[in-house]
Amino acid sequence: MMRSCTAALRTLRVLRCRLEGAFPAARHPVLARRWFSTEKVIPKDQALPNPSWSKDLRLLFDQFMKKCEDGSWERLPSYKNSKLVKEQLSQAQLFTRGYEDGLGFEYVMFYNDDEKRTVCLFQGGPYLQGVPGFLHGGAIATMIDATVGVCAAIPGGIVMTANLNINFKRPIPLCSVVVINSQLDKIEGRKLFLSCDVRSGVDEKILYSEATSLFIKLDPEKSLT
Ligand SMILES: CCCCCCCCCCCCCCCC(=O)SCCNC(=O)CCNC(=O)[C@H](O)C(C)(C)COP(=O)(O)OP(=O)(O)OC[C@H]1O[C@@H](n2cnc3c(N)ncnc32)[C@H](O)[C@@H]1OP(=O)(O)O
Repeated sequence: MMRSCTAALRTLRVLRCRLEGAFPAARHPVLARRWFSTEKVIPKDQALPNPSWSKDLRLLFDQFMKKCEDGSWERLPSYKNSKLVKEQLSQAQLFTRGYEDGLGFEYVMFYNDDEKRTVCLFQGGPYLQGVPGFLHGGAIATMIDATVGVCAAIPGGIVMTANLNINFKRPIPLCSVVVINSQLDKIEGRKLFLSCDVRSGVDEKILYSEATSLFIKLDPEKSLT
């Protein structure tokens, strides 16, 4: 009896280690509950105003919503991105959407199909600080990549960033609002070339950053690993 209990405990311990190795989230009590729960997750559209949005972000949002009325622009809901996420990773999400309201990346994107342009209205919160008082360059790069990524993915399908060049011209104050304006410049086979600039919100007077990027449409014949 004693021996079979010890063996059962050992088996349980081995199984737990294997589970934690395969799914690191299993080590985290909250994540483990979510990953292994059978509850259906209802996606929330995070590309809509919430109380953390500043007056400027709301103003720009309203202006773009007006532009959507004639159908030239379209607001992109945040949960549509989950189209690209495989079923077994249904708890995975774009990391920019993992923060509580106002602390990290607050943004909404709009797409213009005729002009092949994506505009992102972005307010970077206090958890994205680099040099005190200013946004971290990695956070800016992330939002540039996400904006040009959407601009490439809508016409191109499943694409990945192969190259991203950014010139940081002025530091972006934390919690301010910027407009990231990106466009598809050309397509050559599987290669999509895009450019983008980041300007101060509302007046667009300050040019904060400029970027160019190359996205590659994935070849279904090739493995990613
Ligand atoms: C309705 C709304 C729906 C919206 C829904 C949208 C949701 C969507 C949201 C996405 C928003 C987040 C956007 C994040 C995007 C990432 O964060 S992606 C992550 C970072 N990137 C990576 O990890 C990529 C790593 N690299 C790779 O896996 C591979 O190098 C690549 C990029 C897949 C290319 O590999 P490959 O398919 O084998 O291509 P390969 O044959 O080597 O090259 C093809 C051509 O490209 C050229 N090339 C390749 N790499 C380079 C390079 N770095 N420089 C110059 N040329 C290059 C080659 O020379 C070749 O040229 P040609 O000879 O044809 O003229």
